[in-house]
Amino acid sequence: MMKTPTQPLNINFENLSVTYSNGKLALYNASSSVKQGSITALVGPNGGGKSTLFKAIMGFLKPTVGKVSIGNLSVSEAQKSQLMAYVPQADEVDWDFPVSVFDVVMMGRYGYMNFLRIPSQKDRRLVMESLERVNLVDFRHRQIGELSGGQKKRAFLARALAQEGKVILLDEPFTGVDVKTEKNIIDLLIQLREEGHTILISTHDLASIATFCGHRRCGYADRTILLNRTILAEGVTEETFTEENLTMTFGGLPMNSVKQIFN
Ligand SMILES: Nc1ncnc2c1ncn2[C@@H]1O[C@H](COP(=O)(O)OP(=O)(O)OP(=O)(O)O)[C@@H](O)[C@H]1O
Repeated sequence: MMKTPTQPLNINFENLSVTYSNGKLALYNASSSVKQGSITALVGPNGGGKSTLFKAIMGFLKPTVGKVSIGNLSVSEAQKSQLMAYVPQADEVDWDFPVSVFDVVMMGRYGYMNFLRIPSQKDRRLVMESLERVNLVDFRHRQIGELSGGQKKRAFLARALAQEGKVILLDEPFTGVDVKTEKNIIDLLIQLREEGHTILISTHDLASIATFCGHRRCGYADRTILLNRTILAEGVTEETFTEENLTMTFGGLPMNSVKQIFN
């Protein structure tokens, strides 16, 4: 039987460690809670373990140590109830695959269909509404590879909306996206927060961090988690997003790029 959520859909993870089969320790002893109705930024350098943490949260990989829950549900229970949606990084997708934008968004409905996968009226309606929300209705017949970087992100965001997932993880949604699209995505995320979703966004790009959360205008990310193999700092964005914390997280990179954010 499907277990129903009786607690807020917070993403809780405790003492998570992930060692890959080649012996690489990608994530060490990470614990946190991402609250329902908030936007949390997961910020750290390339290779810092953001995607690994996402995959552990989504249940795509089993942590070596530690556990994840979504409110009172296990990850697999939350997955079965279609509560979890994932917007992947561009390089995780086969863009040559012969599917249209409409088809990709319809995949968000597969979990609700039987094995014949015949879409109902409701499935079609939700797909069209999701395409409208990301402004891609006119592109719905395009092959997915024939979209710009920003349009591709929006297509996968529409898939997440069509799925009606309450917990949404976005892996690097601003990479390769122009400023206008970035703003559109942010506006949509703010609406989703108001609708009570749990939103976790990863980014490694200091320039994009500066636009979405410069020192003096911590825009929309309520909370920030700084990750470099382990959680180095976390909390309310204004307090966490300090020069000292960023230098610690991005240590090894030219610190000019960190300094620029604060000037
Ligand atoms: N399947 C794998 N097998 C072995 N090592 C891996 C695997 N996937 C990732 N790694 C390694 O684990 C570390 C963390 O990688 P991960 O992809 O989680 O980082 P990230 O913060 O998401 O980086 P990016 O911003 O580049 O996406 C890296 O050193 C990476 O090379």
